[in-house]
Amino acid sequence: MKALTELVLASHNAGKLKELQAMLGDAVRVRSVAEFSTVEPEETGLSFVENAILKARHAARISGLPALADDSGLAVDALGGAPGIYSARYAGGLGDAANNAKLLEALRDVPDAERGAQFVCALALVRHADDPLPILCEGLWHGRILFEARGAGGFGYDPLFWVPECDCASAELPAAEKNRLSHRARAMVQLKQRLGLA
Ligand SMILES: O=c1nc[nH]c2c1ncn2[C@H]1C[C@H](O)[C@@H](COP(=O)(O)OP(=O)(O)OP(=O)(O)O)O1
Ligand SMILES: [Mg+2]
Repeated sequence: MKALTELVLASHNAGKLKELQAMLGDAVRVRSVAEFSTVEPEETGLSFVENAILKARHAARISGLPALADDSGLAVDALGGAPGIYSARYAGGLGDAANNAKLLEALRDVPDAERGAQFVCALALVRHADDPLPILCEGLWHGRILFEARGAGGFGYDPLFWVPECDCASAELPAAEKNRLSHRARAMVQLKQRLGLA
């Protein structure tokens, strides 16, 4: 594929945008989808990959540029993989604090050994809105759900996600450390390889 010099990041999540930008470095010029529209596409897919493709196509369509989207979420073992693709909407679209409170309540009686979970990230890059061959990369990050929030970094479910390899919550990690270990980091390593940016 033609060398990529500029792309639109198809996300309205400030935390995610910051991480994706840091991981991409200055190899490509990054534009925000908010420059073109504040209307978010409905995430109607049944998988992370489908939603990532849908968001990337939407951004490519309104910007006329190649677009990279991230669809991600938290899959909790004791909840059969919920909230999964519905992570952002888990508490009815009321935001991170409400989502975290609902998750703690759902797991109130679940013992530590059964609180396994994974963050999932699907990245989709389309060269144009109707690209028949999107570049797709996925990453997982295994951890556990804490009994109470810890740390002030990151975003979303980070204060509830225990990272065994660091012995701390994801929200307690320095940004650079999270960006080295996370589901998003793992997907991004693959994407950069595919794009010849690594
Ligand atoms: O590293 C993470 N640390 C903590 N929480 C995270 C992470 N990665 C995803 N998450 C959570 C946040 C949100 O509840 C859902 C993503 O939902 P997702 O639809 O992909 O993103 P979003 O609606 O916030 O922004 P957008 O769709 O515009 O990219 O998973
Ligand atoms: Mg979303």
